[in-house]
Amino acid sequence: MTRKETIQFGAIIHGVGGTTDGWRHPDINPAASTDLDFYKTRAKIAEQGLFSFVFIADGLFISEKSIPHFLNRFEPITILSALAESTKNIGLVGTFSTSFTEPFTLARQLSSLDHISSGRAGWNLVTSPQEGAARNHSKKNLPTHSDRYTIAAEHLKVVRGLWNSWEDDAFTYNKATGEFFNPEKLHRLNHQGDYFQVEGPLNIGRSKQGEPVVFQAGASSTGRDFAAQNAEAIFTHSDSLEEAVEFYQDVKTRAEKAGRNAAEIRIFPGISPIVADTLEEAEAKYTEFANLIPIENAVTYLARYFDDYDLSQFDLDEPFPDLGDIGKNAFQSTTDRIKKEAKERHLTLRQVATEAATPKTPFIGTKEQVADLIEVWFQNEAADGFIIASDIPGTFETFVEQVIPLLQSRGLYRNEYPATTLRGNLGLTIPQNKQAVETK
Ligand SMILES: Cc1cc2nc3c(=O)[nH]c(=O)nc-3n(C[C@H](O)[C@H](O)[C@H](O)COP(=O)(O)O)c2cc1C
Repeated sequence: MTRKETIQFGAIIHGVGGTTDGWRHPDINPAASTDLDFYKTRAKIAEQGLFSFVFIADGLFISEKSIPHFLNRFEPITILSALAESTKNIGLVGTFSTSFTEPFTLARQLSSLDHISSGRAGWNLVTSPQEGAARNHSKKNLPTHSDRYTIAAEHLKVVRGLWNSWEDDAFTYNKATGEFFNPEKLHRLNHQGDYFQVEGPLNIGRSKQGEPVVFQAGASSTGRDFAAQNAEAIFTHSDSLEEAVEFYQDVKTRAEKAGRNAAEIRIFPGISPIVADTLEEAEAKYTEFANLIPIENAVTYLARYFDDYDLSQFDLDEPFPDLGDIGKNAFQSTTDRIKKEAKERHLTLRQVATEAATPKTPFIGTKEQVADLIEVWFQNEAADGFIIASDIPGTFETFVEQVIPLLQSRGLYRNEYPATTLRGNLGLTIPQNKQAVETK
């Protein structure tokens, strides 16, 4: 099978990275997570590689057990606004929670970013998995996993409604008559729901791409339904081709069932490719990096998914302990996956912690080997593209310098940006202004 569309890439910019001890690598700046130049440089390299977007993950709670990047990092809208100024074509996607933001404020912030960047903003919608986030937002408890998705659906409906407060030609700016806007093209939302009551209108109009692109990350059955019904792009995690194909097909089937055109949803597994002149060299880079992480820290990292449960009480070399429902209200899809893998593959706690703290990517080897695997995943509809995370120094640059030209030469990747907006570069259409349509 040959697909007619081409592969898309996004780049997660993650400061010192997603591990407990990567910051100790001699070539990593330990202050990278709050270093504007680090973010600018990464975004520029991604833009040279014609990536569709940069991606900022985020969280709303830390403790002494959090990984270094989480302890001291930028808030997404702020860093993306700065990157809007230092880049030209690349999309700017930030993670924001529907459990702990006001739809009015978030709609404004994202819309402002969309205007500042001339149509390049995206929202990675998350429901927030950490109990402590509630305590940082004047709430006693995190809503339950299913309630979080119910809240998310209403939140998103309000945000999208607010984004359509103004029709595209509403601002007439007629100096002669004194008409600044045409009142018939202004739409007040008047939303009265279970969780939000929002009158509107929003105090900013639609952007060049209509509205920011909505991404979603969350992979439980409820999360998949939510994505299928609402998301335009999905950030996911898959360990194998089979798992990725299953996710891709499942979400696209759910989308069709929900009455959507599944071809308009882009699915992006996150991968961390390691490219070198030989497979052995690439393996050595991985091993050098993995060896930075003491097993105690790997166990602490793993515990994060289980509400920071004290896993150090268990023997490292015994079979992975039965943790019951611990973590079920937090990272549900992730804890389910970890428990399933541990059981099926008879893994010990040491093995599970090591794999979680430094997952070994299948995208490792020469540029040809990595490009081949990317091609296989793409052609088998395991992915529409990939979000590249590169914690190991130099791996991002090597990927852009070596793998991108190879994919171009195979006709699998673009030679220039097809558009100036994120929506355009993802091949997504500009949504109609639903509020305008409904009142006509
Ligand atoms: C690939 C992936 C990336 C995620 N990134 C974030 C993030 O940056 N910030 C966040 O608060 N939650 C993030 N999440 C958590 C989800 O938004 C969600 O709260 C959690 O996975 C529980 O939902 P689920 O069981 O449906 O997956 C991510 C989840 C996945 C699977």
